[in-house]
Amino acid sequence: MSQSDILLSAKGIDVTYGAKRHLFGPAGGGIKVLHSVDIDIRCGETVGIVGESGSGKTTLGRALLRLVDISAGTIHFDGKDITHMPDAEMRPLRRRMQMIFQDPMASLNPRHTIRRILVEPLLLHGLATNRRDAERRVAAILDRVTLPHACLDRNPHELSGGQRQRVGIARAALLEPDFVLADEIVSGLDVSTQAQVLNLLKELSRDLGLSMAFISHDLSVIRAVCDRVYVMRNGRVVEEGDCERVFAAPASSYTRMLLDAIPLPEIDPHWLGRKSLIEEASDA
Ligand SMILES: Nc1ncnc2c1ncn2[C@@H]1O[C@H](COP(=O)(O)OP(=O)(O)OP(=O)(O)O)[C@@H](O)[C@H]1O
Repeated sequence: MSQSDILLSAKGIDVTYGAKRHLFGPAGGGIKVLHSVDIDIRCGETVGIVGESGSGKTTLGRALLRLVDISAGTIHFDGKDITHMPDAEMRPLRRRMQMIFQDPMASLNPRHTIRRILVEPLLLHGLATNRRDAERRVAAILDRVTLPHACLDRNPHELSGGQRQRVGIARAALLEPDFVLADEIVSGLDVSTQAQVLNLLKELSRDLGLSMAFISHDLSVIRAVCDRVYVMRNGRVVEEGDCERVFAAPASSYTRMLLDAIPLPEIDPHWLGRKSLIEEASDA
């Protein structure tokens, strides 16, 4: 893999929660939850991060976005060393690194309309020249994620779980990111809605040339969307490789155990069609 292909790269990442900061000398104590983790995400690829609960997937994702402190290692984004980059310098990069959350109810302000949730970030980041321009972009993305425009005047709790997740995707996509971290974004949805949301993400990442890290404990979800996969256990990467290879011939006994434990495929390929998305939009 050539260096120029890599958008986001972390080397030797350690994360320790609850370490006490000392005025002089290194921080001490706490619980180390990531142990020398290496991960590379190439331009335009979707990388899965899979592992059982507590294996460190979310912590790794948040470390990549510089949302948790790391105690060792380096992080590079688009060729820049962001490991210790000050907040002011990070700000313009933050727009380019978006996150979609497991529970959109927690990440979408319950008191704001969907219109406000989508329009404000565009104005804040200077991506729209004025409110009219912002509204035009929002209307276009709603069509893209097949959300009815009537949603604009509703609050998050007035939408279905799948619709809320599409608002989260629309909000991230509107900011024209290069990288999106999606953390367990379909685990609260029924299987057909899961497939619709995954399908949409696949299309968007292909059309926008996005790189994605897709965190899930569900191997069938990883297999449906990812090019490569990292398997984590107890804060370490135990296996990494192309999805097809890892699923067909896992090298690690732990991956084999995970594969044996989970019935595949959970997602009926029938649902990975466009028709049901459009039907749902016209029903709403
Ligand atoms: N803010 C925190 N403070 C202290 N410990 C934490 C914190 N967040 C996570 N941990 C611990 O770090 C370890 C890894 O957690 P993490 O959430 O990264 O795992 P995960 O693989 O994403 O789990 P899950 O699939 O259950 O979300 C766990 O032992 C967890 O209890």
